[in-house]
Amino acid sequence: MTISVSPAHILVVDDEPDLRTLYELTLLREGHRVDTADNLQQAQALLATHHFDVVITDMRLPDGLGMSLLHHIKAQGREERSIVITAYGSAQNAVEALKAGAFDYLTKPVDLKQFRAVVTSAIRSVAEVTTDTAPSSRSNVGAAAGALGQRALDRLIGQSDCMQQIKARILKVATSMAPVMVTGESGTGKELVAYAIHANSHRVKGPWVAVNCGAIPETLLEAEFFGARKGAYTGATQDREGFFQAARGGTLFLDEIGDLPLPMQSKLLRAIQERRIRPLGSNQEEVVDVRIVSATHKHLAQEVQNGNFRQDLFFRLNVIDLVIAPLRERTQDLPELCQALLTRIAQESDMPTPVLSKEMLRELSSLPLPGNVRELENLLYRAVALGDGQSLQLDRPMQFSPAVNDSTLDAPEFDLPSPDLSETGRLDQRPDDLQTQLDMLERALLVQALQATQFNRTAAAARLGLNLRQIRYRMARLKIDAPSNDERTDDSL
Ligand SMILES: Nc1ncnc2c1ncn2[C@@H]1O[C@H](COP(=O)(O)OP(=O)(O)OP(=O)(O)O)[C@@H](O)[C@H]1O
Repeated sequence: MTISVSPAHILVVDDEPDLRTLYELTLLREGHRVDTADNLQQAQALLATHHFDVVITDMRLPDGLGMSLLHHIKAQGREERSIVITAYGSAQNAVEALKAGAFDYLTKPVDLKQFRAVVTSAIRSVAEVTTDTAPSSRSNVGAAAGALGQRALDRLIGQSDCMQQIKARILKVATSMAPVMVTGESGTGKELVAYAIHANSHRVKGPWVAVNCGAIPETLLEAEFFGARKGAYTGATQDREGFFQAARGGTLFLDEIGDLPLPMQSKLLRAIQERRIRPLGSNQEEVVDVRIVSATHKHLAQEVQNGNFRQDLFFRLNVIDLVIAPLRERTQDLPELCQALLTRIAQESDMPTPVLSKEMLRELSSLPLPGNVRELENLLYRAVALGDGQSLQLDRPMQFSPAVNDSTLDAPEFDLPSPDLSETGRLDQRPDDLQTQLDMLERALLVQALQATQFNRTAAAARLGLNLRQIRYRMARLKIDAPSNDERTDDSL
C-alpha cells in the first residue's frame, strides 16, 4: 500500500548509475522532485545551493563515506532527514548511522516497498516538525511537541535534573527511527517515557502497541509477535495479526525485553535486521514498518555477559539509551509527584484533594521506595483510604519501615508477618545491599507459596500473580530447587 504524502524534494547520492536511476524513478513515480549526485563532492555542492526534505545516500562513495554527509547536515543544523543505504549484514554501519543522526537506514539489496515506506516516513517527520513548530526552538523542552506530545510530556511529573534531561532527550530522539531502550528500576515511569517518544514522533497518528514480553507464554510468542495464518496451529481458526502488523506505521513498545527467551530473541533480531516477518503458517514475508522502543529493569549488559541475552540484539535495540534514575535519587520530585498523584486519586473518588503535611512528606522522602513512583502511588492510595477525608494516614509500606536516616536505610526492618522468613535462615545476617535483601525476601515469598501448593509451580505462580514462565525464571534466578523442578504435567506449558 502506498501512503500518500505531499511531494518532497529529495537528493539521491549513489555512484551506481543503475541504482541511482532506480531510486530516482521510484521517487518520481511517487510525485517527488529528485536531484541526484554520484559522489560526495557533488552532493555537497547541491546541499550548498538547495534545501532538500530528504537525503538518501549510499554508505560507500568513490570520494568518501556517506556518513560524512550526515555529519555535514548535523553540523550545519540543517533540517534534511537522511537515509543511509548500507551493505547487507553490516549491522555496525547501520547502528553508527543512526547514532550519527540518520533518520533511518536501508540494507542492500534495497526492497522498493521498504524504500517507499522509509521515505514516506521521513517526509512525514519533516512535515510534523514544520507544522508544529520551528525547528530552531527545539532546544526549549516541550516546544516541539504537538498537543498530544505535550500532554505525554506533561504526564511525566518532576523538575529534577534527571527528569528535565529525560524530557529533552525524548524530544531529541523522537524524530528518528533509531531504536530506543529505556532502562530504570521497576515503577520509574519507563512506559510513560516510551509513550512520550511515540507521542512526539511523526508516527503519533499511527498505532501505539505496548507488549509485556514477560507475560506471554513461550509457545505463543512467535504467533503473538508475527501473526499467524488460519490453521497454523490447533485453535487458529482464522488469520490473526501479530504485534508487528498491529503497530504498522506506529511504535511497538517491547516492555521487559530482558524476559524474552533466547530462541525468540533470535527471531526478533532477524525481524529487525531484515525488516521482514513471516506470520506462522504463511509462505509470504511482510515488510516491517514499526519503530521499536524497548524497556527493561534489568542490567541488560550484565545479562549479555551471563549469556541470557544476545549481544547482537542488545546492540540493535540499544542504539539510543535513556536511563531513568530511581525516585530515591531525585527526591526533589516528590512534592510535585505527591501533589499530582493525590489530585488524581481525589478526582477518581470525587472528593477534595487532601493536604499532604510536611511531616508526611519528610517521612515519604525517607523511604527507600524500591517500587518507585508506582509504590508511591499505592502508598498514597492507602493513605487516602485510611485518612478521614481531609488528612492522610500513612500506612507503612509492607516490606520496610521508614528509615529515619541513612544508617537505618542500610538495615531496614522487615515487617512481614506472613512468610516464614526464618526459613531462609539468613535474614539475621542482614546484608548491606538492598538488592540482596530484596532477593532474600522474594525467595522467602516464593518458597512459602511453593510449600503451600505442594510445589506446584502453576498454582504457586497464580497465588503470587505471576505466570508459569515468570515463576520459573525467578526460581532459576534465585536457585530455588523445588522437588517439582523436574517437569510435572500440570506445569508443562
Ligand atoms: N514521572 C512520573 N510522573 C507521574 N507519574 C509517574 C511518573 N513515573 C511513573 N509514574 C506512574 O507510576 C506508575 C508506573 O509507571 P510505568 O508503568 O511507566 O513504570 P515502569 O518503569 O514501566 O514500570 P515496570 O518496570 O513495572 O514496567 C504509573 O502509574 C505511572 O503513571
